[in-house]
Amino acid sequence: MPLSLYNTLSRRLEPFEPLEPGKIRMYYCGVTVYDYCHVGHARACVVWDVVRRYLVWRGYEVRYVQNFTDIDDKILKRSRQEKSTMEAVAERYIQAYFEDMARLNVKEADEYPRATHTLDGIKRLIHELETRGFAYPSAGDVYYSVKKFADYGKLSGQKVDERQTGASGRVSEPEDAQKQDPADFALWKSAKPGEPAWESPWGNGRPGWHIECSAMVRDRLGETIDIHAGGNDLIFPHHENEIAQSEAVTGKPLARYWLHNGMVNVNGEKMSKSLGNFTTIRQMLDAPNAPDPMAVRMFILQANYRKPIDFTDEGIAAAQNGWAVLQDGLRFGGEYGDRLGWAGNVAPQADAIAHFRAAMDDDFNTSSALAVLFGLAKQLERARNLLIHEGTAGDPTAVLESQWLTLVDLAGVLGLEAQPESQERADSLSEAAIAALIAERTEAKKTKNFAEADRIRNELQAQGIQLIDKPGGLTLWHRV
Ligand SMILES: Nc1ncnc2c1ncn2[C@@H]1O[C@H](COP(=O)(O)OP(=O)(O)OP(=O)(O)O)[C@@H](O)[C@H]1O
Ligand SMILES: [Zn+2]
Repeated sequence: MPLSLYNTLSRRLEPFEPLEPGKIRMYYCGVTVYDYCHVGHARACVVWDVVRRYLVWRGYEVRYVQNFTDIDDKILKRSRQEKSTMEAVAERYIQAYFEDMARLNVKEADEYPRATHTLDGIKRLIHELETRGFAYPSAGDVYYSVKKFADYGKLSGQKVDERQTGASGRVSEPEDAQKQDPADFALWKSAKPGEPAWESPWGNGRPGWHIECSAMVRDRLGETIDIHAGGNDLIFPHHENEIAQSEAVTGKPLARYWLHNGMVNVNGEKMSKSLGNFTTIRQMLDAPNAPDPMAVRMFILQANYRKPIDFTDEGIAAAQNGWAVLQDGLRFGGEYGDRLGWAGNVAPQADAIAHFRAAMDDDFNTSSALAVLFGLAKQLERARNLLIHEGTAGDPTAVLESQWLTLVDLAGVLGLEAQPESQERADSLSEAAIAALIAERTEAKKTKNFAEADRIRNELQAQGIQLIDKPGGLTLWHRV
């Protein structure tokens, strides 16, 4: 069975075939660096990280490039507010990006081009567009003439006259007067006094946003790439404009597969820096009762990557519970492997691998892939309970070893890794505290105060302690 992907360009599922057998060139439109990354960015970065990890696991050699937009009106505005420079603002948030994504276990890209490092490529591309009649200079700016590109709208399905000028929020009003057509967009903008500027044949200025990605893709990956990824908020106009710029020059498709992640919404609206309705990754992970970063990955991967998800505390809490189950499964080998005499020479679980692969081959169905992981973790959980309560694991030890190894391997494809338990136990309930609460509960039951007994059971449950009532009034417990 081939891997099939939903291609925004064709609006259908397509079997995936890279241009060059065994090799994949992939580009993801990264962040504009004027603030900390929010949960929406976490989603986009985790989704494409998983896609990349899966493609590598499936045997492809993947070259993954992600840009930083470090020239932009919004960065400039922030630097003015801070009486700083565009460069300093960008540098700070690029650094923060790396810190936040490392916490979420997002693998680093092979390359991180920046607009400020791509000026030669950008100017070359604008020059070629001009030579071919797709671009025109106007009072120090250069614009792309949308009407000249017959295929304009093929990705988004939007026709030129439906286009709303300024839909990206990046085209300012005064520019309109300089355009031949309101649908045209800026490739180069002249600098106003005091603004950062680069020399060019059209005068001192800075590149527009869309042209940087066309230039970076061409410089780093070539004229046609396999996968171009980004959030679906970028389909129009950003990706439409990238196609118009690149394909007008090369005459070749810019990307064979256009993949788009759905948005993280807040009350039905896109979480976004410019709307100000965002929770940063660090606010979320540093809050009291913060979720485990792996639970945040689970929150993201439980949804279909193309659908919107609402960011709610309940959603994160549910993911935290799910993660607790997987985490226990992932820790099983460290806790019991020696005791069970594991020798490290078992074959993985072929069935589980086949199911996982079928799920991921179906347009990266990560929620079905997680179900395979839960299946394995549940079996290990059963074995753990038997070990705790009966002193024997039930299944043959080689089966458990194989389940555990498979679980660790497949979880790794989703970027889910468990820390050793010792790091966490420090701040969880001590055994003495648990024993004291169980004694209180036993007392409450004796006096028929069942409400109090239930309250204690729930309190322990909330702290990850499961009680098991045995005949004769004995209560056992284990951590879930
Ligand atoms: N809420 C979101 N959910 C999922 N992906 C998002 C979300 N917001 C942005 N992205 C994706 O993250 C990447 C970087 O986006 P960008 O830096 O433009 O963030 P932004 O919050 O939309 O900023 P701005 O509001 O300034 O446009 C893009 O691929 C974009 O599609
Ligand atoms: Zn882009």
